[in-house]
Amino acid sequence: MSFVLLCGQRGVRAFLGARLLSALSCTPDQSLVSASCPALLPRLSPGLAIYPDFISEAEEAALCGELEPGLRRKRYESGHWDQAIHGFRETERLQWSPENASVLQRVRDTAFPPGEAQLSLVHVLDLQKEGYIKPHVDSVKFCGTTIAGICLLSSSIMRLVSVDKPEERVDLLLPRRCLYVLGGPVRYDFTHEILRDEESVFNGQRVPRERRISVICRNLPES
Ligand SMILES: O=C(O)CCC(=O)C(=O)O
Ligand SMILES: [Fe+2]
Ligand SMILES: [Mn+2]
Repeated sequence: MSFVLLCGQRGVRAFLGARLLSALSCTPDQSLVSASCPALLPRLSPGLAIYPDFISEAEEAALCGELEPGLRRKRYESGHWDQAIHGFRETERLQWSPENASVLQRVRDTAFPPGEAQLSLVHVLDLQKEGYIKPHVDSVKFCGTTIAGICLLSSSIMRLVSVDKPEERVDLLLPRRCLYVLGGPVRYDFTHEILRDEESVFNGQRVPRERRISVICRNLPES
């Protein structure tokens, strides 16, 4: 069962606000969300959003250009059996070129209300082609209500599964250069994962997974 992009949902409209809605390229046939049951979508839409083409090709290249030298010095970690992420290297970054800083400011302005306390360090996760992220809920100790990530170099599928009812499942198609925002019920009540290349199929359509870099902003936990 698939759905038109979340901009059809009133909750998301409220979340996005008028200015951001106009930035959304939503066309009726563009479907980025596929849910195991139709009733899930209205429940999840407050706080969940995908913005296709949030960054331009030039902005993607500039971000990769700034990140690549530091990443190249690290090795991909294959991961312990119990670790959430396989085939990855990661870093956190505070200082950015003015061009990249303005892209990150756009992410923050889009994902968080004005004045929200945010982690100043941006999390950068580089998944190799064979890499993937197993289901997990981000630690409530280190991350607040909202996770906002831009996706560089590859499209991918993010799967959300209800912690209490595993039959409740939503796949998000995250196109290369999109911004996704996980807030509201999906932040705490659903695990999120990034599927490996072999499993990367959305509504019957293969979505080849290449190397993927995500650049993630988070807000701070309360207190
Ligand atoms: O790569 C992503 O988009 C998500 C990463 C993630 O889930 C995490 O670092 O906790
Ligand atoms: Fe996560
Ligand atoms: Mn993490």
